[in-house]
Amino acid sequence: MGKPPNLYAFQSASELAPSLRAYILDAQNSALDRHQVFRVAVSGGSLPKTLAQALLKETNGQGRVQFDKWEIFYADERAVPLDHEDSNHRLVKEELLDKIPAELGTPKMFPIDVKYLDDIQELADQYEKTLVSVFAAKDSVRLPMFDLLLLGCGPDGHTCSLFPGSELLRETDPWVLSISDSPKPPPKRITISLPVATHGIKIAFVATGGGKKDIMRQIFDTDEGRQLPCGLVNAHAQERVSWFVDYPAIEGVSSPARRGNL
Ligand SMILES: O=C(O)[C@H](O)[C@@H](O)[C@H](O)[C@H](O)COP(=O)(O)O
Repeated sequence: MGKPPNLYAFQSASELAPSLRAYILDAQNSALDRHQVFRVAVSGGSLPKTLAQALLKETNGQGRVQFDKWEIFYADERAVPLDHEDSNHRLVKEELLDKIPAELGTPKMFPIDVKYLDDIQELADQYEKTLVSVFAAKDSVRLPMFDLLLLGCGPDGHTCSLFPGSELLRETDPWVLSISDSPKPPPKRITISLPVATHGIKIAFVATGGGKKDIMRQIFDTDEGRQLPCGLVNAHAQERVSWFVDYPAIEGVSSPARRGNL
């Protein structure tokens, strides 16, 4: 048995940001040592804003965010145009990309190909092809290995667009899945599969606010919660997972959390 996921708790989202930054820089620097590129998958929700707080501030001697070496993929995306209000790409662009100072460089972005918006399975297949083109052929690597996945946790325990009880959670072959009846709107989405989500070198969840306290307690303290999508990521990836949370989100969680610094 491996070690359990890391749980780092902070007074507030803004106090969490410097530690999230240190964690991301560490992941970036080891990825650059390994293969001169930093491959990251991100979700939507409140995460892009928190990332901006963590990454766009002064460096404080913690090292430089080398955005020109970043390749950013979407852990999940909604089947809408890239400038649509529901688009995760739009959110990441507005909250983070558009605010990156020129001297930090520009990440290479991998948005969905909107040519295929009318055919959700094709949209997923095409995104998988994008991953294949970056991570090598599917028959040579079993799964794409992101250097870092940055994920959110929904109030129902969903992550990416993998929802509780969904049959997609059992899919082991496709890297990217389509969903046309998401319980949370919009209904049509694509998402990386659970095996891809848990194969990352590092996986971070960011969950803040009192609205998360019930689901956090379930995920960390109950057997049912461990079967929820976020709980399954914890179970499969163990110590490769780190949770960055604020105190309101873990009120009532009995699993030990490290308060403050990494
Ligand atoms: O498409 C989605 O449903 C979101 O991208 C989702 O995966 C998000 O990450 C969580 O719902 C957490 O959202 P918050 O961070 O806003 O609570």
